Amino acid sequence: MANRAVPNILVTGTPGVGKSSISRLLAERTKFTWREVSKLAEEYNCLDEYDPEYQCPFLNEDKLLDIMEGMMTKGGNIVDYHGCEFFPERWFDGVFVVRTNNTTLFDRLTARGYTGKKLEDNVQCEIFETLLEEAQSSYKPEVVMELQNDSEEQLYKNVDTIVEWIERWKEENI
Ligand SMILES: Nc1ncnc2c1ncn2[C@@H]1O[C@H](COP(=O)(O)OP(=O)(O)OP(=O)(O)O)[C@@H](O)[C@H]1O
Repeated sequence: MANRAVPNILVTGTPGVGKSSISRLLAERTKFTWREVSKLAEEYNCLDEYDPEYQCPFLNEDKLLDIMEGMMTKGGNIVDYHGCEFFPERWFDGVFVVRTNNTTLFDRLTARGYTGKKLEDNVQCEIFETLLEEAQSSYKPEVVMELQNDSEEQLYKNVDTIVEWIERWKEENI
């Protein structure tokens, strides 16, 4: 078992499912540190040349992991990223896969200005449950949990669910 008094949490899922919305509210409630991996990658120059197919820069994963390692040791982190297989399994006590109904996700991504291949790829990623499968193949089944996040009501319920999970984790890991 990891040597930390508070857990580390991974919030993952397809772009647009609501990872940031959940992480922001959760950080306010728990005082855990919200680690937006895309922002960390930018801040610490972990982005390599541009990938024309996916219209985003390549992530230098090794460099990012080296930088994040020290942040993770004491626990109390909410890591927010649309990928999960390249993180060390030992970092996380709970992995929350955020899910959104396909049509709702389509509307959210369109509102964000996504079009064409980028829009299609992201909606397909959700339809094919790519991130759920990635989480299930990278972490033990008992730490992977799905959160349905279509409505505002569900958003607050999801935050409550994680807060309750953290409380239980603390009781069980004293
Ligand atoms: N439960 C919800 N109900 C209604 N709207 C939501 C909900 N969750 C998120 N949204 C909205 O959907 C959009 C995408 O949310 P958000 O940025 O949190 O997603 P994300 O998964 O962090 O995306 P990315 O991976 O691209 O950072 C935002 O406009 C947000 O306000």
